[in-house]
Amino acid sequence: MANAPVFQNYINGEWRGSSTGDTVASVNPANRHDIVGIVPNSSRDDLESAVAAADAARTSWRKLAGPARGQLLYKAADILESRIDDIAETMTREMGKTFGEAKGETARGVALLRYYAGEGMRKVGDVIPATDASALMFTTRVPLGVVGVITPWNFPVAIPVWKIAPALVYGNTVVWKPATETAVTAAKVAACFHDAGLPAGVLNLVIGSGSVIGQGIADHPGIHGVTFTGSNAVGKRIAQAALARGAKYQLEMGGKNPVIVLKDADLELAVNATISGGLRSTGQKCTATSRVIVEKEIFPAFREKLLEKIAALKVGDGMEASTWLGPCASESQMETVLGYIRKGVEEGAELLCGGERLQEGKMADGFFVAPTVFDRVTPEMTIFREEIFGPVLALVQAENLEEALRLANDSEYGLSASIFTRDIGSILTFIQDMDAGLVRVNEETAGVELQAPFGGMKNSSSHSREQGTAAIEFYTAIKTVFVKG
Ligand SMILES: NC(=O)C1=CN([C@@H]2O[C@H](COP(=O)(O)OP(=O)(O)OC[C@H]3O[C@@H](n4cnc5c(N)ncnc54)[C@H](OP(=O)(O)O)[C@@H]3O)[C@@H](O)[C@H]2O)C=CC1
Ligand SMILES: O=C(O)CCC(=O)C(=O)O
Repeated sequence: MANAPVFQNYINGEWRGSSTGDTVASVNPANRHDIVGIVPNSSRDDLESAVAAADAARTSWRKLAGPARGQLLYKAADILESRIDDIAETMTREMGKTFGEAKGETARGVALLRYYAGEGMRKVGDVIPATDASALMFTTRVPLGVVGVITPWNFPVAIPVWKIAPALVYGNTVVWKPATETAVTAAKVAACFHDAGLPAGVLNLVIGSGSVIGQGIADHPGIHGVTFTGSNAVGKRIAQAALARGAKYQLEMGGKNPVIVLKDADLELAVNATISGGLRSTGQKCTATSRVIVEKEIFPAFREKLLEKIAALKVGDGMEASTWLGPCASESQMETVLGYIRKGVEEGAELLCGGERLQEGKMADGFFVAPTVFDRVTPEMTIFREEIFGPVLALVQAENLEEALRLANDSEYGLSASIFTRDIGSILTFIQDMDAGLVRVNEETAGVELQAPFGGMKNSSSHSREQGTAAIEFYTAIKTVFVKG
């Protein structure tokens, strides 16, 4: 602890500790003795300073031309790219995903910054014919003002960047509260913006607990829009707080994503995609495959291949090149996952593999759970219904496509879903009848393209979309202009 590096909040263009001096340690989930950094446990006073700085900066930032704001994002992208190894390593040490995945995610952050930098030069309105022939009517867009960004630990670079970059390029200033779990990664991302020359106050980072800083953002009258990714329980509280004071909000929350495998599927492809979609990042993606619904004729062969391939996966520290599956992001996340596994057994599902904490050798100091597969899962079971956010797959047999779709749609969530089949009729039925914001054919459920809208149906989101051309809808308001000469 004594030698651990110290990271600070970034407020009004300066690095500052919490006003109370309070700190917490960010711990490596692959080795609890490895302290990645000491970060502030900020107070409401720190949040007040950040909101005041964002408010003071917002007029001059809004008045800067879009292309000039874009140029600063291009610079931040170049800096992030030049630090990719350090930031990816920090991410792996803070939340456990493998170094390869962390590097891929950081590269996605670079691409996101460049995409939104380009937005600074794109059109923001339309000319609409007025009933008065001598008048000019058009729409333009204005920023919301100060945007509060509350982000989770599972994508500590990509999710913050896909919120912060559009917020900034469309002229908002930002107060960002990252997950405490990945606060060191967040500080390193904020440093890229600072070093790019972003004016003071335009981006502010406040590290602290969800109940103090997160809730403080949701409640703050000086914050005009709140964007959040995380659990449903917290998302709902944020929505209620924002609605109560008339602020705009956007929520991206859980998933219970199904993959449907039909009898004519390419078995190898379907099994590989189920493993990749369900177990990469240790199952800690809102788009992770969680329910595996397989047509009965192909079920035994699918299950055998799945188990054979899962048995070969190497679990370990994400910094080791041979590791395929890292630890859960924290001890509490591991306990949650183990709790769901116990529930699965108690409620009568058949445990085919995994199901336990791994503690051999160096793994004893980390939060590792063996990749787990349950068979004979039924829709009443908790593991069929609730988001687990861990390396757990629930297998269900279906008579045919109709039953598979009924099972797949039997969920409060509707984020992503896939089907594996070669039959065009089945593909079209799936596209039409699957209630999910992201439907994929012969591809895993996870994997979001930054240039396309992303979001869920039902309880998976606030019915809004992020990324691609959808981002402008949240981060701006339309102003209709009527000019009579
Ligand atoms: N959709 C997704 O991508 C994600 C889904 N989840 C789901 O949520 C479960 C729990 O994970 P957890 O990390 O606790 O998720 P949370 O929803 O608690 O955390 C997400 C973010 O919200 C903050 N937060 C926590 N409480 C509040 C609050 N009252 N007001 C405002 N912000 C708050 C957190 O801060 P702090 O870091 O201080 O806790 C973090 O920055 C997971 O098992 C998974 O099912 C989790 C992460 C991402
Ligand atoms: O699948 C992805 O690439 C993104 C998933 C995501 O947004 C999340 O897990 O929160």
